[in-house]
Amino acid sequence: MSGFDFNGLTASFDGERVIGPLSFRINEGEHVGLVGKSGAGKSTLIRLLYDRLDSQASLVPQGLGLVNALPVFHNVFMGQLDQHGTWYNTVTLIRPFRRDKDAIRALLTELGIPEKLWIPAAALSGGQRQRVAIARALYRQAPTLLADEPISALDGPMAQQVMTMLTNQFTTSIVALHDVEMALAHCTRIIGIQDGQIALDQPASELTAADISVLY
Ligand SMILES: Nc1ncnc2c1ncn2[C@@H]1O[C@H](COP(=O)(O)OP(=O)(O)OP(=O)(O)O)[C@@H](O)[C@H]1O
Repeated sequence: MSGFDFNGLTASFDGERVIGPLSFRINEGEHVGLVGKSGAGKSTLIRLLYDRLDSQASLVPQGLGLVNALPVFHNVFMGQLDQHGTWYNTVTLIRPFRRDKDAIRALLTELGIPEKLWIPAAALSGGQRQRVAIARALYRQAPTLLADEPISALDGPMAQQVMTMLTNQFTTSIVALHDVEMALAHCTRIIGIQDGQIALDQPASELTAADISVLY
């Protein structure tokens, strides 16, 4: 089975090691929940993995990376920017094509914000902004997802729905989650990070929330 082998992952800030060295394998088809307390190194690890996977992955960064001045449509369209030529992207900036409008409107409908299609990202709430970043990742249609706390600003039912959408669409995913119950419900494998090292790595089906609480 194909997948990804990560070897010798390290990260340091100001000469201080905050990650690794870490080596592990992610198999195709796995949905990995990355858990651990604040400052453990989850965001840094997600960034390292994204660098290694290059354009093979869709990314939902913690900061979301939206362009405030642009409407929601264009922020979502950015997920496919590198899949089109300059001419197509320039025309889309001024007069988007129907097929893209229809596809992005359908995604926003699933995410409960279809009426925001032409609203600038600056005018959205935190939860709406998070859903736009999720739509951008889904629109990219990469086989692999890397996401850093993608549901932190969503209410219970929407958070559940988004996790279901993400695990249904992406063949493989690695998602940093502070909600341990959500990780157990939607992921197949849990990797626990403590002080930049892997302190736990087990199938979700073999774990309870209490098993994970030792990391906190
Ligand atoms: N740009 C930076 N400069 C200096 N130190 C940093 C920087 N980014 C992260 N760190 C440090 O690296 C360590 C890991 O941070 P990271 O953001 O990866 O943790 P995290 O597990 O994602 O935390 P959280 O759950 O709060 O987002 C922390 O000690 C943090 O202070």
